Amino acid sequence: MSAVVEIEGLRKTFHTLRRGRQVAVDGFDMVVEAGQVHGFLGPNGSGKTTTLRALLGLVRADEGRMAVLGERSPERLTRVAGRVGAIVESPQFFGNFTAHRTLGLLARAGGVPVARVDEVLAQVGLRGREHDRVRGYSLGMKQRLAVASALLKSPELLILDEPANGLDPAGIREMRDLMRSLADAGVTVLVSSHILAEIQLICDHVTIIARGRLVAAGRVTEVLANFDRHEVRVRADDPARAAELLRAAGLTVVDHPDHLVVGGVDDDTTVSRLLGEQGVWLRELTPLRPDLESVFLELTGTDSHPALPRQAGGPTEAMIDLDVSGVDA
Ligand SMILES: Nc1ncnc2c1ncn2[C@@H]1O[C@H](COP(=O)(O)OP(=O)(O)OP(=O)(O)O)[C@@H](O)[C@H]1O
Repeated sequence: MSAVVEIEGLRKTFHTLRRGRQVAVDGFDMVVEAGQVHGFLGPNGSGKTTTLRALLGLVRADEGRMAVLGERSPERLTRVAGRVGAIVESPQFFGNFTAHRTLGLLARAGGVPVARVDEVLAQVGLRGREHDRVRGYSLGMKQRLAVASALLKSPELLILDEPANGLDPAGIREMRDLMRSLADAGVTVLVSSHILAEIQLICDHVTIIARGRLVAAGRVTEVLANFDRHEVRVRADDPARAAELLRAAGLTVVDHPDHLVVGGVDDDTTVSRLLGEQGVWLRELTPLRPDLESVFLELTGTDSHPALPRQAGGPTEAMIDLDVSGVDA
């Protein structure tokens, strides 16, 4: 494995007339290895876009060391720019142009063989609609067109900022499948989001940022495992007696109106055996595993509750911005 993105001690402060000095990124570190589908997660305003913009040389960092595909950024970014596709600003397309024409123009401008247009249209699932005008496209189709434009140069690294933003569930599913198929084709994907349920489904690794700082990083399974309190939900025919027996056995028990949450359970059969031996019968025994969303809420301080499993709600997040315009200080 080799790192395709390295960020160390990144710091970026903005100065605005209205709000004065604003620390957007505060000594942040991140490493993305080749072949990963890496989720970059954080609440709104936590510094994700600023980090990605700094990485791509679109905003000047105050401090820190960054490298993309082994080349120092932003100083030597031009050496690897042809191997990186990025969508970090909302792409604007001419509504009167078709996707085919749009991509053809971009291919010619970028010195990419025009034959590549049909390939990327197929990759993002726009074949069959490529001769329709972009103005008639759904948001999801426009976002897939944005991804197609980023894929023209066959990048090794694809960076997508909030690619699911504004998409409906079907659009999110399409975007997820697209990212997966890109990863299967060997593209390293770095995708930022503040919606966790989807990221949990597509990313193998994750970096979590809150208030400009790194709060967790690693394999999704490892980050989740760190928050696993080995809890089970228990319903029994005699809840009071069950709670008493489980506490006496050294387990933690939290009473809820219609169930108990029992912590420190390394083996689920311990609970059924303990209760059964004393004539208390189980109605339910459900392992509670933290999901990424609950971990995220706990880590980023956007939830006062510890990381308990939650029912993943309908995905609401979405996709993409391309581009490389406007460097600000
Ligand atoms: N150009 C700018 N001028 C002033 N402040 C800025 C600028 N860009 C970002 N900020 C501030 O920096 C902080 C981090 O913003 P950033 O857009 O990086 O967060 P984010 O995690 O991408 O959020 P979101 O999910 O809402 O896009 C915010 O407080 C934001 O208001």
